[in-house]
Amino acid sequence: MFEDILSLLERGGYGFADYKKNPRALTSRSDCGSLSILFVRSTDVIPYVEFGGADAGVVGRDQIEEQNREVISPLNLNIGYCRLVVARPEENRPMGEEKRALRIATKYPRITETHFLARGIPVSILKLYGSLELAPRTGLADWIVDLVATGRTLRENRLEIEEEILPSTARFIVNPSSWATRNEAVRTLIDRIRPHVPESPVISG
Ligand SMILES: Nc1ncnc2c1ncn2[C@@H]1O[C@H](COP(=O)(O)OP(=O)(O)OP(=O)(O)O)[C@@H](O)[C@H]1O
Ligand SMILES: O=P(O)(O)OC[C@H]1O[C@H](OP(=O)(O)OP(=O)(O)O)[C@H](O)[C@@H]1O
Repeated sequence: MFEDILSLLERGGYGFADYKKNPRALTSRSDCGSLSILFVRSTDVIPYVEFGGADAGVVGRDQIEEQNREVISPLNLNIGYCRLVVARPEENRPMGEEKRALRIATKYPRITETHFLARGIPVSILKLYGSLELAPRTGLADWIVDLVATGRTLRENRLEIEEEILPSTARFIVNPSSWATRNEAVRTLIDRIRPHVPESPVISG
C-alpha cells in the first residue's frame, strides 16, 4: 500500500527524492519542502494522528474500526482494497455444527468479538500478529479472521472464506486540532491528491 500512497502524493505534486535515496530513513521531506512524512507501522498511524505526532495520516478502514477511535476521515483513497473475512479450512464443517466454542485466531480481536457476539456464536479469541493462516494448520485455532486481497494466501493454505465482515480501503485521516488550526494546509493537500484517487477500490501490489 505504501508505494500506492507515495504514487498518489507524487501525482499530487509532492515528490520524495530524498526517500528514494535513503529508504531506511523514518522521515522524508517533499522536494517542494511543504510536506514531511513519517513512516510508522500501520497499527501506529492512528495514535500518531490522534495524539498530534502528525497532522494527518493514511490508514486502512480495518484499523479505524478495530481501534475504534474518533478520527476525522475526509477522503477515501480507494487504494489498499481488501476484505476482512472469516476463513476456515476447506475440509472444516460449516458454522453451526461445532460442539464447543470456536477458537478464532486474529489480529482484529475487537471486530471479531463484536461480529460473533452479534450472531450469538460463542468463540474464544486468540490474538496473533501475523501469518494467521498457519493457526488452523497447526491446531492453534479452528478458524481465522484476517485480511484477504487477492485470495492467494488463503488458497495456498487450503482455507476458504466463510463470511465477509468488512471491506476496507485506505483512508486519509486528520487530527481534529490540525483540522481546525491548519485547515487550509490540510485542504490544499487533499485538493491536490483528490483528482488522482482511483474511482473504484484498487488492490495494492
Ligand atoms: N493483502 C493485504 N494484506 C494486509 N494488509 C492489506 C492488504 N491489502 C491492503 N491492506 C491494507 O494495508 C494495511 C496494512 O499495511 P501494511 O502493508 O503497512 O501492513 P503490514 O505489512 O502488515 O505491516 P505491519 O503489520 O508490520 O505494520 C492494512 O491495515 C490494510 O488496510
Ligand atoms: O489475499 P492476499 O493477496 O494473499 O493477501 C492476504 C495476506 O496478506 C496479509 O498478510 P501480510 O502480508 O500483511 O503478512 P502477515 O501474515 O505477517 O500479516 C494478510 O494477513 C494475508 O495473510
